[in-house]
Amino acid sequence: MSRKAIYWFQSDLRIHDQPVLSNLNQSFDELLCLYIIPNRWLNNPFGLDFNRFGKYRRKFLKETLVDLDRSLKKIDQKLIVLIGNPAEIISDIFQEHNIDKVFTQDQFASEERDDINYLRALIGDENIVSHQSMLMVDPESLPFKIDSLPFGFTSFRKKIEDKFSVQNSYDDVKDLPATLISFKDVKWPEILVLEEEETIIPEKTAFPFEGGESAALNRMNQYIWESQHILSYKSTRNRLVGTEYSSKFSPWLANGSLSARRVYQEVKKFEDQIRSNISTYWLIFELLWRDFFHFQALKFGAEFFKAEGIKHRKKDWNYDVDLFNRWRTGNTGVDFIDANMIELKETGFMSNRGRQNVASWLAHDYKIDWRWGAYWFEHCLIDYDPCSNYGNWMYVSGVGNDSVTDRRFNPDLQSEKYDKKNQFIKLWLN
Ligand SMILES: Cc1cc2nc3c(=O)[nH]c(=O)nc-3n(C[C@H](O)[C@H](O)[C@H](O)COP(=O)(O)OP(=O)(O)OC[C@H]3O[C@@H](n4cnc5c(N)ncnc54)[C@H](O)[C@@H]3O)c2cc1C
Repeated sequence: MSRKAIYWFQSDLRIHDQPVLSNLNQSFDELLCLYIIPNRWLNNPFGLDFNRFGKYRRKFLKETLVDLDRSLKKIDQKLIVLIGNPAEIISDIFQEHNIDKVFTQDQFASEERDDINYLRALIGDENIVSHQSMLMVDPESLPFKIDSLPFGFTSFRKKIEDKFSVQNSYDDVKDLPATLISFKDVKWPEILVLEEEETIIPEKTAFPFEGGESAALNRMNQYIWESQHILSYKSTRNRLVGTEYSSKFSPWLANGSLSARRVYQEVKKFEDQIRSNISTYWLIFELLWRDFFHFQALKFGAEFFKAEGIKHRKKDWNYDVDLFNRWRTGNTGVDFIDANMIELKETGFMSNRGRQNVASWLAHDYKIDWRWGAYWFEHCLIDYDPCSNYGNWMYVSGVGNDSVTDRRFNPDLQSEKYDKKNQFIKLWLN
């Protein structure tokens, strides 16, 4: 009898560094490569007038899926994209097509973990196998259990820095089992059909982002090997204008078209072959922040998304929609905040310096529930990732991992320091 499997792609939209996918050929005859857009992305949890899946995210995801499908076709497979409740869709296919096993990626945020747990309940724990391919450092390799994860980043880093090892990243998948015949002609969901005006991004964007593994690997190659801008990363990373002030890896890391382990491996190779300095170290340091927020999300589950945050700190949040809309449309009257918010609205990206400032403004000056801001970011950001987004928002808003109680950024001082000649403000406010 033919052995059948489903590979459920989540935030691993690539064919490099796919340890499980690479080996399916040995045990299965037929395979369904599946990606499901969760229908909750179209919901509106706070009753505001936008959903969780804005146009830039849709554009970037579509480009990513097209690129993945192209790569799969080269090895006689294809990507099926559906929309709905992931666990229910997979369970229906599982029953109807007598599937033997479902493979997928481990998740760290509570909603995504709930999807996997629900699927386990529907089809049986023994029929689903998940693996870690999202982070640089495996949670199992930490020198402590997730329950004992240090609360602050510095103590986390000090505990692991000299001890962690990173698994070698796998080469591209070479062979896969044949496509499940009955899925050959399934159309992709309407939500991925974009209107022309939805796809226009101004030339002044911080980076001409294009979704997909091919563009991701090109950018990594260019930033590390060709331009070697990685060598000045630490001194440029707080800037606001241009393609090279930071790596711009985040959108690809967020949907997994770039593997964090591959970035680590590439930086180490560069350090061995060319040079190692504080900047090459600092890029890995930032990837540790990314892992840190994922581990925190795993530890705290749904608390990560509550107003009191993981600090369990009750604050008297404001829910003034007009004030919130001023912030979100770039109409606060504070140039540095508005320029950043307009950049986000028009491109789906914002620098880290900008994000810290606008988050601080919403939470500390307008005193609006930080989750509204995180939710607007979720709608807009092409690098949206639940753990990094909600984790950073909590941090800035005084309900997360920051040891300082309320760290307010002064936008005037910040713009004097990071935008001395008003280059950034002029770029986005003119
Ligand atoms: C309020 C707020 C919300 C954010 N939301 C997101 C989000 O949804 N998705 C996201 O990927 N990042 C988020 N960040 C973190 C950070 O702003 C972006 O990762 C970074 O700006 C992306 O640009 P880059 O790839 O050029 O970063 P670089 O400076 O080149 O850093 C390299 C990589 O390290 C990781 N990284 C860097 N800083 C952080 C950080 N503070 N937290 C977690 N990872 C980090 C990212 O994967 C990034 O691609 C947020 C930060 C703030 C303050």
